[in-house]
Amino acid sequence: MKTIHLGAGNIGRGFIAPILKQDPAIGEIKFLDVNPEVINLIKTQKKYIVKELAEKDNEILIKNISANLLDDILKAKIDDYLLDAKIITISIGQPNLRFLIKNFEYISDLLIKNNKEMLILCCENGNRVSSYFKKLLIENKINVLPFHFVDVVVDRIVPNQERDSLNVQVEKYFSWIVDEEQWPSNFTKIKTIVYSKDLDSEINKKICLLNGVHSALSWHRYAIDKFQIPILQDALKFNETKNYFDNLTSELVIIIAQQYNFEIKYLKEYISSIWKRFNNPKIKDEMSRIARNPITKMQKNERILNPLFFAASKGLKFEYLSQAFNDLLNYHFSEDKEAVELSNYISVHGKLKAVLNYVKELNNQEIEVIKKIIN
Ligand SMILES: NC(=O)c1ccc[n+]([C@@H]2O[C@H](COP(=O)([O-])OP(=O)(O)OC[C@H]3O[C@@H](n4cnc5c(N)ncnc54)[C@H](O)[C@@H]3O)[C@@H](O)[C@H]2O)c1
Ligand SMILES: O=P(O)(O)OC[C@@H](O)[C@@H](O)[C@H](O)[C@H](O)CO
Repeated sequence: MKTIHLGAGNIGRGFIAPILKQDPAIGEIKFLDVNPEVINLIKTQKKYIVKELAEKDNEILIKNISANLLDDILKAKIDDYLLDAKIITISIGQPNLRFLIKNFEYISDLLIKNNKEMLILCCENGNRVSSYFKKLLIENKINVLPFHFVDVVVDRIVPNQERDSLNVQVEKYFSWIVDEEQWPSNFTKIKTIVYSKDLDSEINKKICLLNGVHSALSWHRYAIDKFQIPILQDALKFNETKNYFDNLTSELVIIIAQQYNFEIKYLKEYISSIWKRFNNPKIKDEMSRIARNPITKMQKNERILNPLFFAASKGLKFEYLSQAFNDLLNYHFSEDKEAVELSNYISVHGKLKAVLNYVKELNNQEIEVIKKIIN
């Protein structure tokens, strides 16, 4: 089976491709990206190595791959491939999905003309991002009939890589879970994916406990030293930062257990595994990667405000989540476009107006909570 992956970056090359390739039914993978350098490298080298970093490293050769620039879709250069492919996976960062509208209009027309259909899996960190992408296409008047949108939760830490090589270093751990009910019966299941009937719990467990804590740690460290210690694994050696991790996760475990019906003991074990993964001595994860895109991450269905509002509504403690939200608002890193936009807005209008401007669909109760926690 041919597939297409949009976004030939860390997660595309280091997670999606090797996991798809573990299923013998998967044939060629075509990468599409807006970055000509990575596309040219794939075109010339036609293979690369994924190195899993663990006590004993493991190398996986990825071959039978091809690549095109994203806009080759609009130039009708890959029509035949699009008509053969059954699945499009995407990992370009949720804020970039809006740039794909024209391409999906083209793909939709092509599939309709040829009476074909296709699965779309947005492998992004966020809440039901494939469904969000469907909504975005519909709002832009794209006919989504030929597409089946399947929500997913993906988990593997893939740090930023050397820019001049296709090879990727990743942690050994991975998990890829999809919504079983959205997977159409006429599409063969991929063997290396897990199918769940309760995806919302899985998404929020991972987004709040792993990504939420990850981002909170990075914004916290920015508040302390503006990333003078740029690597997470080095920052975690400080007792102060370990204490922050412990306090934040103790608070979150109680919230997530109640919100998504998990056993506390199970979540505590999950947190221990996350601490080990964050401390993998072979991985050098840049804090600026983990902290990226604060406007995307401050939304109410995202990693901080979702558990914070739940805690506020149930009378649970949310002291460290409040601190995380304040650290987010104070995150002014000049190389992050969203951080710059947010901090510019805050410097003119103040924090409360910034939250009201950027966080979509806040109700009155939530606004009152925000007023209390902003400092
Ligand atoms: N890295 C991880 O540990 C990890 C783990 C799980 C999920 N994710 C998800 O994957 C996303 C991407 O993360 P990453 O670490 O791979 O980032 P990355 O920057 O390494 O890769 C993103 C790629 O997308 C490309 N891109 C950007 N805009 C595009 C567009 N409009 N069309 C086509 N390609 C475009 C970029 O050129 C880049 O090659 C994250 O935002 C997150 O949602 C990442
Ligand atoms: O990719 P983001 O920006 O949503 O979040 C940064 C990290 O928390 C994230 O990439 C993790 O490394 C990954 O989600 C682990 O599965």
